[in-house]
Amino acid sequence: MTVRLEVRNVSKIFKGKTALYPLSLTAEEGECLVLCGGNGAGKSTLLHILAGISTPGEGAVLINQVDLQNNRKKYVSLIGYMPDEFAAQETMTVTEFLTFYGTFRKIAKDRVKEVIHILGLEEKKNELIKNLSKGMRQRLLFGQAWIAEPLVLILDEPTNGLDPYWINVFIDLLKKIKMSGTTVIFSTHMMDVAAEVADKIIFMENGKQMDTIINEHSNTKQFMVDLLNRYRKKQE
Ligand SMILES: Nc1ncnc2c1ncn2[C@@H]1O[C@H](COP(=O)(O)OP(=O)(O)OP(=O)(O)O)[C@@H](O)[C@H]1O
Repeated sequence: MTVRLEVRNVSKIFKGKTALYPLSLTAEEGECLVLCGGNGAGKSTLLHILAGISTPGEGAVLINQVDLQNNRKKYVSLIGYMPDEFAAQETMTVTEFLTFYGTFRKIAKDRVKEVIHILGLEEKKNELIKNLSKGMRQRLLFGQAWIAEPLVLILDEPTNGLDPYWINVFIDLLKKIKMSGTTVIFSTHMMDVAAEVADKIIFMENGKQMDTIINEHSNTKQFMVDLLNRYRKKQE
């Protein structure tokens, strides 16, 4: 397999305080990397850099050898990014919002309808975003990131606010998305979600990459128990 995403010694300092120490990682086609770690560990800081919305102090990010700093336009066309909350566009309807994002990426004619269907938002398709529940907003935000089927999906706490039914739908969907060759990187505090879909779990703490665990997907329950134990030890 060829390397799809490459992060080389990326770091970030805010007002003299290091939020992210030099961090390197790679992800292959169809691979899923999950970032775990406590509040303030640096997960969102790293995802913001990968999404091109924050400039690293040092280091480089590449997708299929396309360097974010040297060829931003091309790089951005290869990713889909789901932020951890809605910043604006609250006065658009569900359909308008997805059409807006899809139009940039020249998606197929029926793709908006398909995404609305898969994400269970048909009943709300003409509803304003500000009137959606938290979980519905999360599904819509995910839909906007995924609508053009990018090479790399970058998701910030995607299961936050989802009910158990939709967490399971999300897990199944991510497995299919991986099978199609998309590389996925996301942050979560849900160890069971990480255990189900991650190929590698990266533990972060105080801006540092503490540990990388390979998930063999052989015994998810046992893996989760081991994971929680390791995670607790890291927290001590
Ligand atoms: N814009 C900013 N200005 C100053 N400090 C920031 C900024 N953004 C993040 N930080 C700091 O960087 C550190 C890492 O924050 P980050 O949001 O990356 O953590 P996180 O792992 O995503 O946490 P959480 O699980 O709470 O979402 C924190 O100490 C945070 O206060």
